[in-house]
Amino acid sequence: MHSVVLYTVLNLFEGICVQRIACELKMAKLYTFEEVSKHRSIKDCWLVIEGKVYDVSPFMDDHPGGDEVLLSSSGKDATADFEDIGHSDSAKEMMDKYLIGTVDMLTVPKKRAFVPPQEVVSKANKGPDFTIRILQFFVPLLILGLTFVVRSYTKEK
Ligand code: HEM
Repeated sequence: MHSVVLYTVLNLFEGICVQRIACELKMAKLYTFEEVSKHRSIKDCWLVIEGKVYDVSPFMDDHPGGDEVLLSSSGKDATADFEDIGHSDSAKEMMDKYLIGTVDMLTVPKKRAFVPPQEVVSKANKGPDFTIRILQFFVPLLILGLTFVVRSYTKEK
């Protein structure tokens, strides 16, 4: 019974607590997300992948995907970016070389679904529809006007 309770509690706090305990035992340095985000340049670039912090500064020039992708993955949780590429096992093994610690997951901003700015949405909806409506209204008027002008001109003659 006790072990079931202990197992449940451990599962509940898995990740955050295990990470904190490891850091308390000086097994890994614990960084806040704010600290990690200070390192966002070509010469000094840190990444957060699966709760771990990597200083990839020495790897910038040699990264097969280029330095710009690494830089654009800094300052956020880069786990999805890293996984979406489908990095090989040898790439994953290589990561240990750049591991400098873990990030306090409580300080990492939650992921938000992309919501396009309201302005863009309303512009997109208005764009072509609006122009077509204007044309539908004015073109018949224009034709009618032209007909009258031509008629009155030919009558006078
Ligand atoms: C410590 C972190 C990283 C390491 C050690 C690493 C390593 C590598 C390696 C060895 C490759 C060659 C292909 C392979 O073996 O899979 C590669 C390719 C690539 N990586 Fe990374 N990478 C890291 C992080 C990232 C991140 C965060 C991104 C962001 C999107 C990224 C994007 C790419 C891209 C676009 C390629 C080229 C894929 C291709 O052309 O097929 N990498 N990386």
